[in-house]
Formats: sequence, structure tokens, C-alpha cells
Amino acid sequence: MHTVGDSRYNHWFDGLALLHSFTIRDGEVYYRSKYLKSDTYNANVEANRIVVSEFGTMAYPDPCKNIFSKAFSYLSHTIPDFTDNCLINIMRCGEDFYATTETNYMRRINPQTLETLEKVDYRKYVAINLATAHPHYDEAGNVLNMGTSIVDKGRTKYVIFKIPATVPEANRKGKSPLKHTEVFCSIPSRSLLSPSYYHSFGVTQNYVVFLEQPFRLDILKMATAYMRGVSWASCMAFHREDKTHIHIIDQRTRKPVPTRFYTDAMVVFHHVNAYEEGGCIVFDVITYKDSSLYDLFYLANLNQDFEENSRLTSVPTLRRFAVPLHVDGNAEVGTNLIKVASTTATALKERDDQVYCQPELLLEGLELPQINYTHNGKPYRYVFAAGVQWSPIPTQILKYDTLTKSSLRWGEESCWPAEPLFVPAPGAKDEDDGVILSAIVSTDPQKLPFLLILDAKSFTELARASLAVEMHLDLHGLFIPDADGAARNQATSETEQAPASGCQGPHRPDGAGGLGLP
Ligand SMILES: CC1=C(/C=C/C(C)=C/C=C/C(C)=C/C=O)C(C)(C)CCC1
Ligand SMILES: [Fe+2]
Repeated sequence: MHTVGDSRYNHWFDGLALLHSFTIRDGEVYYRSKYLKSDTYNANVEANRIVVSEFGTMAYPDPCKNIFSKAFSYLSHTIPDFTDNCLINIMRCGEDFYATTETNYMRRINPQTLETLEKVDYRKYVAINLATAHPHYDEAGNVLNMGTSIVDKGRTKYVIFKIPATVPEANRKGKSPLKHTEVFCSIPSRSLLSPSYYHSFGVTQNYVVFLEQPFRLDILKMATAYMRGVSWASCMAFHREDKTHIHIIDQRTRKPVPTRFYTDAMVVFHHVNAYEEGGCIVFDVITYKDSSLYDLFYLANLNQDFEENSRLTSVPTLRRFAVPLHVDGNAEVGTNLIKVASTTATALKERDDQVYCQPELLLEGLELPQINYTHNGKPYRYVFAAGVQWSPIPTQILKYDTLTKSSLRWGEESCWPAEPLFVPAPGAKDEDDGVILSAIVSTDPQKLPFLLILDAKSFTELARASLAVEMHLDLHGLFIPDADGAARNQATSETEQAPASGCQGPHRPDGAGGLGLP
């Protein structure tokens, strides 16, 4: 929702979060969508205008916008409370599911009914002000995530933390696993007042990969943003003259590897995967040459002259990096320390404790990467992603084979696909044994939006479920296997969700509607 009353957000990442879900059951697809009833949503609806600041829009709780009242409010809110409008991803934590964003807040949701449940403040469990919306999960379902702790006790640091999937019975007493969150490792920020912005990180079986990129938050600007009436987005800057520092954390010692690994300035939002091979860490990321992607999502650009205004100035590119775990003391300066066959990425020894990494370019024009998650942190072959050409809006979905360097694509006239989720087939043997799910919206008013199901091996269409609803392009999602559907029967007994074959009529964002598979 990009307007509230007469007020309008500036940026696509600001809109009030709309959750949607597809339930695939007994050969039918059920659809529902609901606004996340965050405190932000409720406060805005009550005031009938935007009163909580988002990424690209600074808002004021009181309508009196003169400089004195702003200065007064500033004194009481050095950095105003961040939003709980969790619009980026869904995270699983034990039996619980959360809508997430990048602030210190998450909202628990009921994945069956899409109801909004309690607000969780990460700060109650771990000292962080920001956290990623892209956690990792180990085989037992424990969550590994990262956040930034800003000027806490005179230090700014990146904190890696773990939330257990389950809590021993004796300690449970109705407590959420979040109460058992533990700090895994902290990495001091290179700068107290300008920590890096990051959207995700990588893991291998024994290491964590964190890119401290020169796309940074300016804390002094953030502290005065409210008073100056500027958005959080304006407090972020890309420093093209700087380097990107590659931190490798050993999960066994919980300490960073002391060698200084670095590469040229770049911006990464999404890590694809990482793994260990032949004494090094290989990691794949979608890179940009600068931070201009965020500028393209200003709604002013997305509305008029869309094609012209939103032309990508920096193309998202899949690149493979390789980092040596041991620097050979006898190797001469300038030696490439990477000896694995799977990449042409290089890591040049500059000193015994300093290595300069240069990536291998794998593929241009892709975003929202996904993999078969059973290969997370391990050697893998396939990347599934949205294909982007001239604009940040995806027009295709693709499967890229990192071994043969070839790709398969799905696309259809006037269709905009969302992130492709890979779901393994029961008893799958091959990495690509399974299906791809993607929610597709269309720019052609005659064409209904649909859930697309592709065979992940051949990338051919298995089925589509067209829906007579108003659907919106989404960002990230999560597949929840049926085994988890303890609340399923409860949801079935509710009236709201129905297999709406032939269901026409207006779609209410709070209601449900859908059409069965053709
Ligand atoms: C509100 C807020 C933030 C929000 C960031 C958001 C909402 C980022 C969305 C990123 C996406 C969707 C990236 C896709 O690749 C910051 C800057 C962390 C810090 C200040 C408060
Ligand atoms: Fe993301």
C-alpha cells in the first residue's frame, strides 16, 4: 500500500506490507492475501496518513512540521524508533514464522491464516539495531543471522547470532526460542560512524562469509535525519574509491580468519551460495558496480516514463569469488593462490596476511537468486533466479548451470515473475529433482495473475493456477511443506479459505479468492 489518506510514500520498499500465500492441496491452489497489521500499519490507518518513517520516506507523528517542533522531537528521539512494517521476507524459527525487514523488529505471523501476531524486538535478545531478512538455517533448523550494533558502549560491530530451532523441555516454560538467542561472533566495524550496509551473507559448512562493502550507513546523518526531514535512504552512500573487505569467520573457533581479504568496490544484496573446495572458500554473489539500484525504485521513477527512468545503470551480475584458507608463506608476492578447477577467480598474495581477490564473471542480468537449499553451504550446480534485462523488473525466470555455464529460461508476453522458489521432490536424488514455484503478475489486463509451477530439470511448465484477484509483484517467500501443517485442519475449518474455482467478483485484500489448476 503506497498511499495512506492523502499521503504517499516515496519508495517501493516503503509500502505497507501485503502478505500473500498459495496453498497447494489435493490438486487445487488456494490463494489469500492480507495486510500485515503492524504497529506501523495501525498507526497510519488511525491517523489516515503516513506517520512512521520507512526506508525512503521520513514521516512525523505530529502534523506540526515547523522546525522548532522538529527540533524538539529530535531531542527526544535521537534516532526515532524504526518501523515494524516487515515487507522483505518470511523467516522460520522453530515452529514459528515471522515477517521480516531489516530493522530490529519482526512480526510473528500465522502462515495459515496470514494473521499478524506479536511484535518481536530483537534488541531484547541480542544487542543489534539492524538485522538481515536473509537468515541461514542449518539441517536442524537452527537460524544463523547477522545484525549491526551501532555505537553500543562506544563500538559499532557486526554480530552473528544463532537462534535455536528447539529449546530443551526443561528450559521451555512457554518461552520462544528467541530467548535462547546466542551471539556467535562479533566483527568490529572498520568505522564507528559508518558501518556497511548488507542485505545477506554466506555460509559454508565451517565458515561464514561476510562482505563489508563500501556501501555504508552514515550514523551522524541518521541521527539528524529526523530533524532535517530527510529519509534513511539519504543516509546511505556508496564509496567507489574504497575496497570491499571479505571477512571469513571460522564457525569452529567462532573467530575471523586473520588474513585481510579484499576486492574492489562493489555492492551486493544477495549471496547465492558458498562452499569449501580444495583449501579455499568459493562464494557466488549478485554484484553491482554501484548502489544505483535503490534509486530506481523511487515511485516517481516507477510511475511515469517507466522504461526511460528505470533503465538499469548497473547490471546485476553473478560472480564467483574464491578465497584461500591458507596463505603459503613461501609463495611469491603476486602469486595466484587459487588452485581449484571449478573457477577462474583469482586471489593474489600481496603480503603474508593480505590477499586481493578478483572474481569470475558467471552471468549477467539476474536477481532474487535461489538454490536447492539442501545444497546450502555445500558444492552445488544450479542457480534459479529472476531474469532482469533493461529494467529492475524481472521478465523471465532462469536456471543457470554453474558447471556448463548454460541457462534455461521461462518467459511469457507481458508477464512479470517473482522470485522462483525451488521445492525438492520427495525422495529427490538429483540437485534439480523438484519444481519451481513463482507468482506471476501480468501487465495485460486481460491476463489473470497466476502461480506457475515448472519442472526444475527441464524448465518446462507443469501447471499454472490463474487467480481472479488483484495480485502484486512480491519480493521473497518461503515454501512450507505440508508436514508442518499442524494448524491445517484449523485453517480448513475457517470459512475464509476456499477453493474458489469459478470465484469471480472483486478481490478484497483481506479476503481470499482463487481458481483451481487448469
Ligand atoms: C527502514 C530502515 C531501513 C530499511 C531498509 C529496507 C526496507 C531495505 C530493503 C531492501 C531490499 C528489499 C533489497 C532488495 O534487494 C534501513 C536502511 C536498514 C535502516 C534504517 C531504517
Ligand atoms: Fe533480499
